[in-house]
Amino acid sequence: MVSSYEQQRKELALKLFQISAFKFGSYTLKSGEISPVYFDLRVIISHPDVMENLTNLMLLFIKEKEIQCDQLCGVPYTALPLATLLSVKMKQPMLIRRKEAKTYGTKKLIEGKFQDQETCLIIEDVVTTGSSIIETTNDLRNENLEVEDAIVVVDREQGGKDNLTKNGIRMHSLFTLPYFLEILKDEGKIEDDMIKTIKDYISKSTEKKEVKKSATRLQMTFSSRAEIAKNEAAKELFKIMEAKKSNLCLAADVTKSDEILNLAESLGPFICVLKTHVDIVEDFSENFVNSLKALAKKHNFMIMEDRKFADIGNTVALQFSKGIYKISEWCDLVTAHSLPGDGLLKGLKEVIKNKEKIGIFMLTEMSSDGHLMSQDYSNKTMQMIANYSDIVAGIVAQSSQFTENQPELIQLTPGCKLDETGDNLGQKYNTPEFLVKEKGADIAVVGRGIIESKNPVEVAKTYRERLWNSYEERIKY
Ligand SMILES: O=c1ccn([C@@H]2O[C@H](COP(=O)(O)O)[C@@H](O)[C@H]2O)c(=O)[nH]1
Repeated sequence: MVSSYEQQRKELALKLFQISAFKFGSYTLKSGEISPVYFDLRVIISHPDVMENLTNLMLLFIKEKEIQCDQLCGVPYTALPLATLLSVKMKQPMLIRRKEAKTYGTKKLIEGKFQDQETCLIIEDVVTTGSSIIETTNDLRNENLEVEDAIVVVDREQGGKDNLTKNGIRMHSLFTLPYFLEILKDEGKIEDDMIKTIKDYISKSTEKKEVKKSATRLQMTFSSRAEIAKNEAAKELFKIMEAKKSNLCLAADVTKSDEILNLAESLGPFICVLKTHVDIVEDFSENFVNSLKALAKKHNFMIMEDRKFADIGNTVALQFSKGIYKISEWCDLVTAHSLPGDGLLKGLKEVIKNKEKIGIFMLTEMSSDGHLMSQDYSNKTMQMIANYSDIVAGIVAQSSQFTENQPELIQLTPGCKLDETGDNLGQKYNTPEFLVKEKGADIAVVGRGIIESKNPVEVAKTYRERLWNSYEERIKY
């Protein structure tokens, strides 16, 4: 079986070369990089014999590696016919991922019948960085499908496998670029000079990717971070962000409960978190929190109470669960200072242990001018958090340094405005692009920039778009 597989693989490699599925010369890739080798597997649809041989080889491979799945999904477009043939031969259903959601009818991104937690095997033609597989995986995972394996026809061996591993996907390849070079060399179909040019090119581009590897959190997708989040509320928040394509938190700093509810109703579709300061609400009532919870459910956002607890453990436990506000009964997320020491976290944990999902955001730095949170204070806050990873969802910070190697934590960054002016009470603002790309914000908090604008809905849409685009640019490698 192994020798038949090897023989078929070699014959197919030569056939792919013969039909110009890969060529040598000078080509500009999707990333803008100039490459001496170019793969164009789209040509296979004109060669049914190659399609059949390729599918058979994939089948042998799947059997050999004992890869199990409930569904198949080809990355659009070249891998679609391969996934279709495999689906027929394996008698296994397949899914199709649309590149854009439909704007009418069901607005679905994934076509086909499936159930929660079913496993989906991804099929792709060529992998360079793995970004197309990651995009497809994100959309599948957003639909509660499990993605663990991807089979690709060609791995160019330029970092794609590592990127996929970081995103929890095992990549298996039928061919690699070095394999093609070897076979063509044996058959005398490629010059030594060309082999050297290609090898030099691969090692240079791999070196570049090694340098970029350091800032892991900033390059990871929210859905891959959902997989590794240790706090349940953080896990859910990452999923909401990815599903709604929003990393905008609205600071609903208004003093009447109706005003907050109106903001929640009109801006709810565009935000991932609505942040309250419940002690500024003049007409607080149980009805108000029930209505707010209902709107959070309707529009799929989380409620954060920006309480900034800062007292001994016993007191914060009481402040969190008792009094008029009974915060722990309605918030999903809450903020706290580390100033009093970890007794505060123990106190909050006592309350949280009886709840379903609550995440704490610890303040490491503030956005206001002249705050006293020194580098040492912030570092010690991070050390404190390390022992409470089950209840801490993230940090409130102004720089990416603290969570660079902790992608399971969410960085929430206040001080965001379309123009960069401050207020006259010490608040400092940055643009959405600067906050996400330079300061490492996962979520940006916007208050007055939206609620004091003439058209809060349109302005919120602008913030959401600019923040999300910045995140998408940030994760590109
Ligand atoms: O460092 C911090 C921590 C929290 N905040 C809160 O964010 C909003 C910002 O409102 P804007 O109107 O956008 O200035 C507000 O609720 C603060 O309490 C912060 O600004 N800085």
